[in-house]
Amino acid sequence: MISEQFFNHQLLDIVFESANYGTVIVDRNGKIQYMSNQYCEFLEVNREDVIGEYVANLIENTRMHLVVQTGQSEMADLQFLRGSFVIANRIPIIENKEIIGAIGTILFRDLHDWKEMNNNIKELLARNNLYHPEDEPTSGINYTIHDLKGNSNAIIELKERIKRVAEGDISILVRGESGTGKEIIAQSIHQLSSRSQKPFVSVNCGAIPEPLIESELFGYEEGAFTGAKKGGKIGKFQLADGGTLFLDEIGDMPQRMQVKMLRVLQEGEVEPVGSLQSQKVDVRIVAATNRPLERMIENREFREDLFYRINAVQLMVPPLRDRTEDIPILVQHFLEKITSRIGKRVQCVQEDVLALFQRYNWPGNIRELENILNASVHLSSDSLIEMTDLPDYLTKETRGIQKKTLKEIVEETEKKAIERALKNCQYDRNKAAMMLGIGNSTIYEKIKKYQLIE
Ligand SMILES: Nc1ncnc2c1ncn2[C@@H]1O[C@H](COP(=O)(O)OP(=O)(O)OP(=O)(O)O)[C@@H](O)[C@H]1O
Repeated sequence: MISEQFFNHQLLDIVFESANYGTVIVDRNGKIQYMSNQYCEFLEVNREDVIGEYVANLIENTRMHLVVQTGQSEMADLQFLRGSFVIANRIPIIENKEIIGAIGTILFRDLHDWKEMNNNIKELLARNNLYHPEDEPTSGINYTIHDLKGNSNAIIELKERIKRVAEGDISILVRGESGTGKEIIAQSIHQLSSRSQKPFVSVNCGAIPEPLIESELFGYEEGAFTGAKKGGKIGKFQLADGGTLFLDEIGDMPQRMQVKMLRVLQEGEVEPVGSLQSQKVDVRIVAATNRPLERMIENREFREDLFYRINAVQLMVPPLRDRTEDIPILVQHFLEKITSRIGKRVQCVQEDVLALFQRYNWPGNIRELENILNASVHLSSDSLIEMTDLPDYLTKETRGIQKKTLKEIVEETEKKAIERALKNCQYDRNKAAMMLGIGNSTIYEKIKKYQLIE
């Protein structure tokens, strides 16, 4: 336990608020015990809310929870936080040879200085050929466990399980319907692991045409086949070396590739197409699927040996319809996200809308909820969302049985939002695009697709 004097926040405030630092102190379990006002302001969080919070839930790309385990100081580390770099120091607090916590500081002066410093750092790195914006942000991740919203028991337990299994190198299979947050979970696992400073590389196994999948995953040598790029191409496995490889839609991986994948996972070596030499790689695998892999094994569509290799730990993400108690929090979260993006003040949904949300089946899960709110915010003329702002299918469907596919539902919502925006902007396409927060070329494409203007 950290001794009493550490909890004298007043004293700590006097020391830390005069410096151009954000300061955070955690106990040996990585739970926040102190956070300076400046740090709270920077993160836009309430000071009272952060005490006791697991640090990795609150601060993107932090390593404080790891420092209390390793006992190793980390000085002048570049941390990607809130869209830019800060300089972070993390020092373990040791009492009687025991790690009892850690103190972390991030350096900034005011927002302007800090932005300037951040640009200088990026420039310096770029000059030394070390910084590639395309590899940003944060080694390929844009979500942390903090982004997984919900207060249902299912989500609280899931988050606890994620924290427990993230640290090791064990393979994890994330299962759940489409739109339930499997990608957020994969990124959270990476961010909480000791690989967090290394790349997170994502591959959608269902989206790559079969003939290309091998070269995408393992890379190829120059001249490996007609059309091969000069100098060859580095594969996703090599890109993820030291980090995490996220194999999304693993159930869609062609059978021929499943054999090769198993070999790579067993041997820790990949052979680029056209190369005779194999390369050692150290990657942690997180896979995701919404397909019934066990049934696919019975039907010989998925290899049993690969299943056991990727399935050391399984995380099940329940569909939204089974955790409707999460809906109010999710609604609030998305409303804040959407309104801060488009600058419109829509603060809540009417009670009957919330009741309808609780009854609905949510085939597209949280992605569908986000899409509906997005369209409704655009349509609403008030500071709250009413039944008339909702897509027609939703009000009809909650009375009957879900008949439309998710694609049809999303298209219907999108068409309605564009129609309304065009009308509000006297059919000025560019203005309507701006209002909807989409590019000009996108709106032209959509107008054509939905035949909205003669
Ligand atoms: N618990 C959650 N809290 C906040 N946002 C969420 C949550 N779950 C999902 N989302 C949001 O829903 C959308 C879909 O999430 P994500 O892509 O992770 O789902 P998925 O399960 O990987 O879907 P798919 O199987 O179709 O790839 C994203 O915009 C994500 O931010």
